Amino acid sequence: MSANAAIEVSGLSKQYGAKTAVDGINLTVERGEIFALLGPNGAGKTTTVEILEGYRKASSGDVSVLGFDPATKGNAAQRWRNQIGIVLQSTSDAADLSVFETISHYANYYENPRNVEQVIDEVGLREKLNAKARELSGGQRRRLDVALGIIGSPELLFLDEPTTGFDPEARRSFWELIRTLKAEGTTILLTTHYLDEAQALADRVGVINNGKIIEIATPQTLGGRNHAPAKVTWLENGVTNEIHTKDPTAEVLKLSQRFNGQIPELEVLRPNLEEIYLKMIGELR
Ligand SMILES: Nc1ncnc2c1ncn2[C@@H]1O[C@H](COP(=O)(O)OP(=O)(O)OP(=O)(O)O)[C@@H](O)[C@H]1O
Repeated sequence: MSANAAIEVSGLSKQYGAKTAVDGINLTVERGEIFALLGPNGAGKTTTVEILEGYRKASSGDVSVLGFDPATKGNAAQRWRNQIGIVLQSTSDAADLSVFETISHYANYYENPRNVEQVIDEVGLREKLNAKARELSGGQRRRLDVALGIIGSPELLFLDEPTTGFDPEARRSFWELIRTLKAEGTTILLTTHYLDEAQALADRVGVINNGKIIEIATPQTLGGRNHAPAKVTWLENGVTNEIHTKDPTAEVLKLSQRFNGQIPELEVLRPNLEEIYLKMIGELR
């Protein structure tokens, strides 16, 4: 085990009857890293994450989370649980408590909780402080889930599709919160279907399909993205021209000479993470 790893997984598999949901995964998440697990519906993300959280039992393989086997029970497991924060994919049943009461109640479970008032501001629930949890909208409920995930000052935070149901503004402020947590040294394992979210937050992404890891890379280099041809477009004689080139700088220089300066409506585009990801997944089907 690497001294700096927060999560180490080797040969992890999970069978549900005849169905192999996770098929021999190897994965290391370094301390302080934000790692995003991407993959289509049913790829095995939640199963993997819930094994790491200790909620499901692996069929085979070795798993170490903060130096601990999540399948272990007893007092040691309780201490370990104090060091991790979890935002599950499905929200738990909303109680009759207010937002403030719910977060305060959870804060009591931890040795070193974050400041309740600060967390309420960080997740943007100040206006709903006294609202009952069951009266919140879907997106507000999700924010409360995030608040409960971070209230214990976790060393390691699991976020399973955390921003589903968030409006664009709430998503941006959530990203800011995640960056703050990272700056404080929190390790984060995130699953998301939003490729822009992975691009904005993740140090590395892992693509999983049919229970297998296809590639682990930075968002900038996944699927050879950094070497993919760029698309150069410009307007000429009322028509939009388009070329694909590995050397857009040379093309732009040539065009600039031809136009003697300004190139009308020039755009240079490289494939974004979503395009690369969809291509990877598409080629596998
Ligand atoms: N408790 C279960 N019993 C039987 N099969 C299951 C169970 N949980 C998951 N599966 C199956 O295992 C596979 C992986 O499911 P999992 O929930 O891990 O996928 P996922 O990548 O998280 O998908 P999504 O993006 O839809 O959340 C799927 O084919 C699913 O139907």
